[in-house]
Amino acid sequence: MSRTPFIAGNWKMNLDHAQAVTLVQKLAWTLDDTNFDFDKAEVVVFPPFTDIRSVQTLVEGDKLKLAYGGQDLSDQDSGAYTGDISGEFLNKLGAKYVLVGHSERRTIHGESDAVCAAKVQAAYRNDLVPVLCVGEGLETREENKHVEFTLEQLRGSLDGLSAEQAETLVVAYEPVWAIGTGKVATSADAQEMSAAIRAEIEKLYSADVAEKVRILYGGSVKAASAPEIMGENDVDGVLVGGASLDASEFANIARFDA
Ligand SMILES: O=C(CO)COP(=O)(O)O
Repeated sequence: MSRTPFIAGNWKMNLDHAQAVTLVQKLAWTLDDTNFDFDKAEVVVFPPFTDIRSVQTLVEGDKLKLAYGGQDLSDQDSGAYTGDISGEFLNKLGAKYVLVGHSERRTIHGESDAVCAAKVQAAYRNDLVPVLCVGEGLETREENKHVEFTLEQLRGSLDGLSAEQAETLVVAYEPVWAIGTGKVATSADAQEMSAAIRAEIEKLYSADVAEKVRILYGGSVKAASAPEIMGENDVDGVLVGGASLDASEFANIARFDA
């Protein structure tokens, strides 16, 4: 596979800055102990904003090969936006990636596709690679409208994105019904949607762009389920919630092909 696998841990609103340091240290040791080859897969953590400076200090101080990113960003770069965090700030802290449109942002904070599209642009303006999250709820899946729904979200959230920007994009398919529920979509479900997303990107841009975009699956991924999911042709990585809070479980997910 020409696309480098992307193993991401979304900590959500868990772990303070001191706990973050402990987890990142343990993760780095665990991967080192098993001679993990960082050229074979990118390992990325998404801590809460208040942890990022501590994670940066550790990663830079110990020259760890882990990358990190923000869980969200403002669509604005600075100004009177109380409580928001600018992509500029994340970039300054050495963040490489940023999640955009996670289902918890879309539902709890009512983020629309248009808001997500503006955030994707804010990410690129600040040299951050967006990890755009899309995915349907249970009702949509039961009505068998999941592909149509997710592709519409994708198109809406990519509005205004150039082909050049799209080349580095990461998309995460996270069916809402599989998040934190223990219900994992089957690897065939993950492949079906990833292939549909890739075909849509080809339609919007080109086969060349579609070949480069990395597509992740997220929703109750564990070390036991990761290898099968990662074995699917169009799945290039996983976005892990709960299991990423346990260093050895997350390290084992990263070692999916060991
Ligand atoms: O939302 C997720 C990652 O962004 C998935 O969370 P869980 O792995 O806890 O289901």
